[in-house]
Amino acid sequence: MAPFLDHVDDEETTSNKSRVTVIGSGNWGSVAAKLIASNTLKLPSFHEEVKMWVFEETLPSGEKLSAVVNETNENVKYLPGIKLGKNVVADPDLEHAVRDSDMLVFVTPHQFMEGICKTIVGKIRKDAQAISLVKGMEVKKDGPCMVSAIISEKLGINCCVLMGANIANEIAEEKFSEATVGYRENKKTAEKWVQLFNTPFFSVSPVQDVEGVELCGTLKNVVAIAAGFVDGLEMGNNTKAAIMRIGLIEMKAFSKLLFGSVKDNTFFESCGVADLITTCLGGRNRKCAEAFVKNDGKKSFDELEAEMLQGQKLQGVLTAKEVYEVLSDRGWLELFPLFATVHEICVGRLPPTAIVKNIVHTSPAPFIMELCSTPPNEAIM
Ligand SMILES: NC(=O)C1=CN([C@@H]2O[C@H](COP(=O)(O)OP(=O)(O)OC[C@H]3O[C@@H](n4cnc5c(N)ncnc54)[C@H](O)[C@@H]3O)[C@@H](O)[C@H]2O)C=CC1
Ligand SMILES: O=C(CO)COP(=O)(O)O
Repeated sequence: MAPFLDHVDDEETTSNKSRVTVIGSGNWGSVAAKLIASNTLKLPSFHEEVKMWVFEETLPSGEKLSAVVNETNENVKYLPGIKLGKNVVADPDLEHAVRDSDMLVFVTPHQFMEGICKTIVGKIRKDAQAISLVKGMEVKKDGPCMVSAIISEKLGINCCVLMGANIANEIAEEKFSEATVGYRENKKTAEKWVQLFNTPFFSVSPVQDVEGVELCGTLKNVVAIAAGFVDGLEMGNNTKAAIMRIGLIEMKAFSKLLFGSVKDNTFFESCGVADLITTCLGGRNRKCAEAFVKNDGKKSFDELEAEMLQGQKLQGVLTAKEVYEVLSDRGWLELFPLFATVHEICVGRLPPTAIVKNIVHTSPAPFIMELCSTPPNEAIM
């Protein structure tokens, strides 16, 4: 059992300190807990213990994952070989894990976020603040809804976002990377999140653009699938660079069409071009898309995910479907050939070679190029 489970707080010394719960314990969730736990030990404004909600599962040994995390201080399934810090306490009970915390860090695959929010409605502190590290969105009847908006609307709390060029395993090994915190109005809250995450090897900057930061993190996963197709077709680096360039243009245009407030500079932050590059080079979406092509489409993405990722989840295939729904609903399919083609290939309606035929030989539409250089607030159609 983790020593912190037995720890009894001295009310006088801890009552004003912020308590943090990490909601999620996958690959990035575990690394996020590790980063945060290294800081709460040093920063007097935070309670040392960091709770981490674990979606409970039984390991092949018959043991429960949360118990093993607490015994070994390691997430043996999603982040093997890395100690999380003794002040990380795994908790399989979601309501219990969030009950006392005023800083909630959401980091699960996006498809589970609605259910998680439903479970904790009315069960969290009224003064809680949230941050979402989740890369993805939902498409509802009245249009797309970012994960930060789901959190804010369902739970009635403010929600910042943290996105960036953050392959989790590299950060776990303390290799340098940057990240971007997107905030809405309250810079002080953003600075508190920056303080909680920032380390000498994890450099975090705040940007007043929640939607821009979140859409960068979400949409780059679709471009990463396209990059993986190019790798599977063995087209080389120049073709992949072309895909990344066109992908970035579509990311920016789509973001600006959805939210007129999105800022151009956000695409030059870690959450923008840097995350696009790292994911297209070394991410799970790229890897599975390459395998999809190498298997001649005979294995579905679900099969490849299960075989290659051992419980970790892809976000790009589902996001491509969600983006496609928005494009077809709004009559924008022809404006975004890369996004549309990725989905068509994923569902088997087009062959992987379409990524080159349909995209690389077709420059982005003049309207899209123009939109990319339109100042914020003038971009809504
Ligand atoms: N892994 C990475 O390098 C990075 C991931 N992200 C983003 O972070 C988010 C979380 O990803 P990871 O931590 O990597 O997770 P993961 O993909 O490594 O693991 C999947 C997680 O989902 C949980 N899960 C499975 N079924 C569930 C259910 N029904 N309800 C709730 N949880 C369930 C599993 O227990 C596990 O914790 C994603 O949006 C991802 O795009 C962002 C930056 C880097
Ligand atoms: O978001 C990521 C890096 O910033 C990780 O991307 P993948 O999910 O493709 O591994």
